[in-house]
Amino acid sequence: MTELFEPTSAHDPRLARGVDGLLGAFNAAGVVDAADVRVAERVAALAGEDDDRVLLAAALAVRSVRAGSVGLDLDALPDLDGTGLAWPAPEEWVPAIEGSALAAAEVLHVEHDLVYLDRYHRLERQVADDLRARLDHGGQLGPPAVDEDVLAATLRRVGDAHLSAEQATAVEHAVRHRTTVLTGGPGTGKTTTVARVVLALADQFALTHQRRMSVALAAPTGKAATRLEQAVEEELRGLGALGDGPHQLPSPTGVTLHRLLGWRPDNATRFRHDRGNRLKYDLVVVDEASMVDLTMMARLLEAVRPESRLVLVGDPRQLTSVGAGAVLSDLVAGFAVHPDPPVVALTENHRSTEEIKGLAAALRDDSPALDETADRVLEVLRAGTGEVTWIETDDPVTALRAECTAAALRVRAAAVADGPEAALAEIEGFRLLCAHREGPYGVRVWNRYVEQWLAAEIGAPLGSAWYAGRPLLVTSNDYALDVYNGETGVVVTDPAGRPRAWIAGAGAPRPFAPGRLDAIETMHAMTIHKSQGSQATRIAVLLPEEDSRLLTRALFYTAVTRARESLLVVGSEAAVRAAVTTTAQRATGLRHRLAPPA
Ligand SMILES: Nc1ncnc2c1ncn2[C@@H]1O[C@H](COP(=O)(O)OP(=O)(O)OP(=O)(O)O)[C@@H](O)[C@H]1O
Repeated sequence: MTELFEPTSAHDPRLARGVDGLLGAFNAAGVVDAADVRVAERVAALAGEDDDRVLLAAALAVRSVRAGSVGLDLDALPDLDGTGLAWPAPEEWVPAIEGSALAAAEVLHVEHDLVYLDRYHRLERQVADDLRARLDHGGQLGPPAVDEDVLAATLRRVGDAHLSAEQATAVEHAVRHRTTVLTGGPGTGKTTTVARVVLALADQFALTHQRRMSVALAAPTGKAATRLEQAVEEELRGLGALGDGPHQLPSPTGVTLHRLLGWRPDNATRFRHDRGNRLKYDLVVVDEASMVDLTMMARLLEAVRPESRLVLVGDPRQLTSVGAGAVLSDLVAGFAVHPDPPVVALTENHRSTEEIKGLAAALRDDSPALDETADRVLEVLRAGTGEVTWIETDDPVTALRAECTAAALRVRAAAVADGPEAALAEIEGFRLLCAHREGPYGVRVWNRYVEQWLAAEIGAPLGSAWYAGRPLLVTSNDYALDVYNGETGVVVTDPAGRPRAWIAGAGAPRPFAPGRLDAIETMHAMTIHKSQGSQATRIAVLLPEEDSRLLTRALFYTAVTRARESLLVVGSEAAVRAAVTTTAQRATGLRHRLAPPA
């Protein structure tokens, strides 16, 4: 649950008018807001429910979903100190919900100590059932046939110095199983391994089929899909595996999950491909799986044919999906004691520098002694010799002005003198990450600051919103323009003096007239949420105040691991401590559903 809100006045839109009883009291205290109350009232009216305590549970379940949980965790209710209210006693509340008209009408379900709305209960059960069915090899299907000689030959072919033992184990797992969950932090070689999995499976496939194996490379965002496509293509080319030959593959194509499943203009949560119209691919790879929410995972699992291979790839320690659920970390936790778990973990970082690896490792510590972990993280931050720097301050403007201005000037100079490719390369050199969108530590304010500093440095106003060197971030998919959420760009003025937005997607960057792009933002600063799946040579992380509700370990870890070569952390010790010691878990039941009964 998120914290309580404080109504600003009697007209605060979060207050529901004309509601009394428990719901009215909990609304007035800022525990549930007007939207939660209205949904609860509506479903209660339909089911003939009149128990106030059950209505409260329904409103809280709606609220929980909005905060990313799949249901209401009755063991983690918000503190009511100072509100004059008390929670209903659990020994009466739970039976009241279980025996309610809303439960009889299957609007609410109580399971695994969670109160679910029906939709999320169904989705979670479906994901667990589909995954278990896949692990059982679909019952009658049996495990996939493996030609050991061919597997050994493939492993020899791809097993050069560029394939570590743990990566080879992952390749072998993917050949022997229909479902593989490949986890690992940044730089652990997930993409490197995926390319070899594709090759190893294609070699097996060629033995029994007259056609080539069909492969879908997918990701939640367009940017991540493009990156996966490019990285796998590069690896396959390096292995001599692209082409028309008998042991070769066509160039893979990366697609968003929405596009893979067949996006429908009439329905945001249903797709063309489902249980009745399965995907035709023999292998489906999904990268950045930590960003996949419960709804999307349910749609994916129902659309993949039971006999097809599925490889989910991601880092379970990164931020969870925007939508409800924590599917990837639930898979890791739920299958931890499975006799033949689908999860294969890569642990060795082959990319980052030692200090960044050290900081990421400190943040990965699962010890329950949170304060000790915070001490260690602070120690690593303080010991930094340049790859990792910490400016301990509550005056971030002074700390960041020079560096942000220099970075913006470099992009501007490249845009003016050298053209889009050079300017885009500069954008990859430095990125300022903020936790928030709004407020003094938010992206909006910091974008404005950098623009002011840039103008001061140039000695002239930037003029148009489409000034040369303005870094851009695409914020939603535009299938018609072939421009995708998460892609970056830059404004460059063409020889006729017109501004053009150059967007870096798959292939070479492409120019667009600004008016054609509607979902676009300035990217001198970027939210940590949006930075998932991307990296920059140097990252500056601006930590918010320690009481920020966004400040969690996953957020800090995600920010830190975006850095390829060097990292600057700006914030107070209290903020670092708050981040490390806040390991907020979303309330989900999937991990319990996947774990075998004790
Ligand atoms: N076994 C290996 N030995 C040496 N270098 C490796 C090995 N595996 C991967 N690398 C290199 O490490 C870097 C990171 O690999 P890769 O991109 O596959 O990791 P990743 O886990 O997909 O990273 P991210 O998710 O952060 O993009 C690449 O430059 C890759 O060539």
